[in-house]
Amino acid sequence: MTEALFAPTEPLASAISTQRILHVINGEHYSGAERVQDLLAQELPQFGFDVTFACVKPDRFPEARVSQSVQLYRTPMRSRFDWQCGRKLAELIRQEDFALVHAHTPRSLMAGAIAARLADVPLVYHVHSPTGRDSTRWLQNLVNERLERWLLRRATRLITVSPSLQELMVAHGFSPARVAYVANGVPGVEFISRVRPTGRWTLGMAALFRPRKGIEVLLESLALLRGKGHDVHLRAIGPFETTAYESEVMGLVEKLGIADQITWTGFVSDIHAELRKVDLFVLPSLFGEGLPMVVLEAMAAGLPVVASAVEGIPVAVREGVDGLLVEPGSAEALAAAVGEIIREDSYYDYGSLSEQARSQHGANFSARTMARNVAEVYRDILG
Ligand SMILES: CC(=O)N[C@H]1[C@@H](OP(=O)(O)OP(=O)(O)OC[C@H]2O[C@@H](n3ccc(=O)[nH]c3=O)[C@H](O)[C@@H]2O)O[C@H](CO)[C@@H](O)[C@@H]1O
Ligand SMILES: O=P([O-])([O-])O[C@@H]1[C@@H](O)[C@H](O)[C@@H](O)[C@H](O)[C@@H]1O
Repeated sequence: MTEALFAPTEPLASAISTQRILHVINGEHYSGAERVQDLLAQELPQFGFDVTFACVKPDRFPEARVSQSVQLYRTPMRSRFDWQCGRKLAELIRQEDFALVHAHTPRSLMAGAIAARLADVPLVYHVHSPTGRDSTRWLQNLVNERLERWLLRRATRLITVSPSLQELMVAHGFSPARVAYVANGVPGVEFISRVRPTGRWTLGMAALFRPRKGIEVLLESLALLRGKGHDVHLRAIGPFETTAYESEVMGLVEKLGIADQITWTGFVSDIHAELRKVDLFVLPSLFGEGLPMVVLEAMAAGLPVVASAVEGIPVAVREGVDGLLVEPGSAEALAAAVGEIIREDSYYDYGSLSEQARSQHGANFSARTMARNVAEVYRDILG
């Protein structure tokens, strides 16, 4: 990017009567961690905290975010070891009187931890996924995990998005008192009455498509379902992480002969408009999840969910109540679970699965509750 370091994209808020928090974020995508950041920026002010963003990999997030009125600094790092960025952020913290730094993902932690140390303010770190198995790039995982552990020695508090990640961080040696679990949350959506389809079923998967999301497994299960006589179509919602991976996936689609069964939407800015076209949400993740925002968004929209039982997913999706859980990596198991719900003589009542999904979201996974719990962590630190 050619923007000058620390050039604000929006004017400063006119009156600041609350405590100011600097969120140091990556920003190359608009995916799960970014959705959390975007929602916190919108919801935290009602709990007494104003958010400003420092974006160390500015790309899609600055334009795609909903929180456009929130101040955002483009502060690109030249590499993940660019400690100069942290030094400049420390200057910003002193000038603008930020009370606390909240970093997300290892690269932004590098800048955020240095900045917090130099400016002598507390550091909070949001753990969105298990860094050691966050991607299929083993070297990046290893470097990021080591970097994260080293930088976190001085973090005041860690926030994990699932109980499994809380256990992981405690197993890594962080004292339980320093590790808070705050479930992810998403806003509620206008009620749509969901009716069990009589003919074709539209399955939906939404993601930043990358290998660990396991779309290959879903493609194979689509072929299996068609082989069993089911009329199923897939809406694949979202962008691919790389064009090389996209070609690989398209090769598999060709090989399976299922191109006519799939609509690829690319990146959409209105996820709910897409979810309205879907009857059953599917997430075949292989590993490395936290608590996927897409699962919560689907539940808020009253969609039953079939997903792999990895990391935080079983905390949201209750087997047989609002969806079904499957072992990761098995096309046969995924096809069988989808078949259980869509077959004409299904044991499951579609309307009840839909209602339960919506009430599970409302009771436990709202964006407001997520923000309130993050605000509690700040208050605990700042008094
Ligand atoms: C590598 C990494 O850090 N992964 C974590 C990341 O989620 P990850 O990036 O894996 O994806 P999620 O499923 O949580 O969220 C994707 C988000 O992108 C949005 N979307 C998707 C497609 C599209 O076209 N348009 C669009 O807006 C969805 O609406 C959703 O809000 O943060 C999540 C929330 O803490 C964690 O559970 C994941 O483990
Ligand atoms: O550049 P970087 O911060 O090491 O790497 C990033 C990961 O930390 C992050 O979890 C993931 O969402 C990004 O796609 C990217 O891979």
